[in-house]
Amino acid sequence: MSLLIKNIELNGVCTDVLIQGNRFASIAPELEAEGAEILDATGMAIIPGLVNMHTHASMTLLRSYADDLHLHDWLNNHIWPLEATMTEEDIYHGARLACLEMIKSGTTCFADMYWHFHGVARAVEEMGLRAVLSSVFIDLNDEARAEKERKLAEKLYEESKRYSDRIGFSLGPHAIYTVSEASLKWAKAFARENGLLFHIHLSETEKEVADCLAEHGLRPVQWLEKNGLLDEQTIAAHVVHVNDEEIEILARRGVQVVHNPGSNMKLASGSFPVQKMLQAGVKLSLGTDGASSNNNLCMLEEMKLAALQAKVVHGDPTLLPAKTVFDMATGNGAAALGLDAGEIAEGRLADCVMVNLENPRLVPGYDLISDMVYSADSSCIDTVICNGRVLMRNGRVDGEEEIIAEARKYKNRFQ
Ligand SMILES: CSC[C@H]1O[C@@H](n2cnc3c(O)ncnc32)[C@H](O)[C@@H]1O
Ligand SMILES: [Zn+2]
Repeated sequence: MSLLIKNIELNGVCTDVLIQGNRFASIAPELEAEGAEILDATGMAIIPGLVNMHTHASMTLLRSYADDLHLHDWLNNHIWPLEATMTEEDIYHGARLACLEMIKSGTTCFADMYWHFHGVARAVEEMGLRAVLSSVFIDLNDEARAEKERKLAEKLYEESKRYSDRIGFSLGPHAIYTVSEASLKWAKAFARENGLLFHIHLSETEKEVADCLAEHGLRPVQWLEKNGLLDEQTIAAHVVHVNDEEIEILARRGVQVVHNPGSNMKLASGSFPVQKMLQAGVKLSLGTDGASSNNNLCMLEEMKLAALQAKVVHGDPTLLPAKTVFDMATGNGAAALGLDAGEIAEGRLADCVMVNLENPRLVPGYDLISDMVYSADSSCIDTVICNGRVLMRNGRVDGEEEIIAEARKYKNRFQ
């Protein structure tokens, strides 16, 4: 199956792009390909699909359900009691809505952490996105629960192999304050044995740091380092409260740090030390977190938030320029997930977005990357392709009304 995209702007030059199977086969002007489906892209530009490196997709069902709260109050008194009532079917409907929202805003791949793995996996499979999905691990220091969680993770890993290769599996120990030391070590060992990522919330609040210091005499990053839990296969979300020594550890260990500016600001978790992280050479990508702490899954908005927050916090408009934040939202995310994607180049996986250059937000068009970071919104996204398959064309996704109607029913159920 071939797809020939005609007359598209790539890095400011008009070209054709041939996709064969799930990869970019050829990029050159005036290509021909017998039997290929032709997509006329006059007036459009092509960019890599955005990669949302930390989210909880099904939390779309909890959007605007419990707002303006501190993290621990929000989780303990509002979110967790409601999540405890959610079934796999609920999570499927929430994840479908999330996939729809992500496709419409130019995301082709995401790293997720949520309950009921199969509910999310089924939605991703149907919607055509690429994702690395974590099986959640929370034991609250209870050995019986830990044993159950270990068995579940092993089982889900085996079962995850039934899905297409667009869907990857990772370990998802929630955080150091919800998972015991023994379970964290078990999860990391299991991840290493099986070549899997280990995805955790880390140093999100001052309370997390203070509790860790009180319990272990070490800060969270130091404590994870001491326990051998940090490496290039570790995805650490938030990472707001870290000192210079911890930043050096994260860089040295090659940890994949995910910046979540929207959630960090909404929950007032704190300000991500982006300047120090960049200077130290920490691997940085970008994520929205769930739609209950953001409250959307738009990576275009997240790029802008990251750039603006860095500038205002450090009083320096040169910080986190558009190109750096765009790379965080594309190539860096793909690399963190070990994917041969994140760039429009021959041989790479065909995950891309076609942007409508006629949209007023992109005119006059001095610099497309700046426009994508500072000006674009979902209305600029015309076409989304993942793994060589068109998921959205002319701003429309097949079946979108039904997905929205199903998800809307939760307004009554969760009230
Ligand atoms: C166990 S699945 C993931 C778990 O994480 C919760 N969650 C969502 N956002 C955050 C956050 O910013 N910090 C910590 N935990 C968060 C979510 O509700 C799920 O229960
Ligand atoms: Zn999170």
